[in-house]
Amino acid sequence: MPKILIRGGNQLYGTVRASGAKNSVLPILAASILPVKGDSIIEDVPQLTDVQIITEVIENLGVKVQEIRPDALRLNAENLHNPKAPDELVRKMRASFTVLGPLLARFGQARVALPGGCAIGARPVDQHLKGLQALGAEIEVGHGFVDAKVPSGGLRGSRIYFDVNTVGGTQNVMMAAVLAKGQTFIHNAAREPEIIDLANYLNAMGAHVRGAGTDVIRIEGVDELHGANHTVIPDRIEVGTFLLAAAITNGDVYVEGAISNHLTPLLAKLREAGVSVVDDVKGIRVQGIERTLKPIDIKTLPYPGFPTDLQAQMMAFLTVIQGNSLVTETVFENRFMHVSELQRMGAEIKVEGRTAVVEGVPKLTGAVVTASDLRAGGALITAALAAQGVSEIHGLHHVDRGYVDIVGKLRSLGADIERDDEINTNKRIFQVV
Ligand SMILES: CC(=O)N[C@H]1[C@@H](OP(=O)(O)OP(=O)(O)OC[C@H]2O[C@@H](n3ccc(=O)[nH]c3=O)[C@H](O)[C@@H]2O)O[C@H](CO)[C@@H](O)[C@@H]1O
Ligand SMILES: C=C(OP(=O)(O)O)C(=O)O
Repeated sequence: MPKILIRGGNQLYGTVRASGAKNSVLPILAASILPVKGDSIIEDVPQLTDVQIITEVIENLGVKVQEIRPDALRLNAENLHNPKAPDELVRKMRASFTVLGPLLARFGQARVALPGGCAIGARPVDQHLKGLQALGAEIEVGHGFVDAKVPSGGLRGSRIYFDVNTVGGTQNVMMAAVLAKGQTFIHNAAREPEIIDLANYLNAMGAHVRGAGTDVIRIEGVDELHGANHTVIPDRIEVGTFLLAAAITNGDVYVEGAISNHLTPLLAKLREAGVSVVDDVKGIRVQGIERTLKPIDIKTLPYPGFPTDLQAQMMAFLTVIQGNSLVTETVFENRFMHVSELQRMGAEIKVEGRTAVVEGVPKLTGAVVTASDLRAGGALITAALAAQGVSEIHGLHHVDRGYVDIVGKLRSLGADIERDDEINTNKRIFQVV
């Protein structure tokens, strides 16, 4: 089995560039189904297995995808022909469920497999379906599939109130509402930067989406969309992982391209712990200093709260700060799978319900550990960079979903890290046409 080997203890130094955001590019590639004419060019596409999967999904539906550079794709949906998303691919990756909204808008019908849960929680899609039904879609759920169709007359703008703050649900409804007749108001909408990025791409294609980034999104439907050029925002979770890796090794790392406004809660919490963080218009720097760090409490929340996708990596950092820190997870019901692996490395953590009590230890020790999900992988790598001795990290298929060449990037910062499989992490995942 492939694994990453890390000999901990090196302080990280230097500059690393942020990749495009996984959680932005996935819905953006789903949205590329929408335009009836013209090419879209999407820049800063991260080379990730999740991106490969969504690319295969949209190609299967009839979108023509060409790689024009390793991180840029040209997309054309003029010959879209298939309203049924391939279920083996949808099952592989939850985010492919966001093709449901655009497929409905473009075809008037869609069949998409239910994405199911994953290691971090049950992750239902009831709010996605409620939102699409409010726009007039008739939806049947059965045998593991969602079958949806639009009655004659098409989708109609509506007022939608989400009972749960949902990123994917907000995206699915936005992508359907842009082609609905009349106005749609999405109340209690998700406010993540990735929602704004999607709105910007939709608007560049001719849509009228206003209020993205606030909790009420207003959409005026248009008759059709055209292709457009768009550059994906930097990945705030990758950035956060590098900042935490710098902090845990007491290193000095500048993450180029990082947008500090997207990471306000992380930067505030790092500063509260005593870490020196400097941000400017081009990036964010964590600067190692001789200072005893303080324990802190964090609670995950929808944006602009502390991101659940950085909870595990933050916990790894807290394991070596003397005193007790509390980590409360409120977004997903089962996102503490990394705890037992961090314990293997010598961390002292007790889980009580949705809160983990982390009692800092002077040193972690290298161990053989397995990532149960993507950010658990980020946490184990973060911990291993500071641990005494060698750690062996398994479960790399999770890591490859969301971190572009993490081994190469950390090595460039001075980490003693290698990957022992045949995979060339820089390999091109798209066909050059
Ligand atoms: C590809 C992508 O962008 N993934 C992100 C997205 O996932 P995703 O869009 O799946 O997450 P949601 O925001 O929808 O989920 C938030 C919470 O709402 C619940 N829920 C969601 C939808 C629904 O119909 N019913 C319901 O109860 C979920 O189970 C979860 O407890 O946002 C999460 C929360 O920031 C992040 O961790 C993921 O990295
Ligand atoms: C949970 C995550 O992603 P997904 O929603 O794609 O599973 C993540 O990026 O941490």
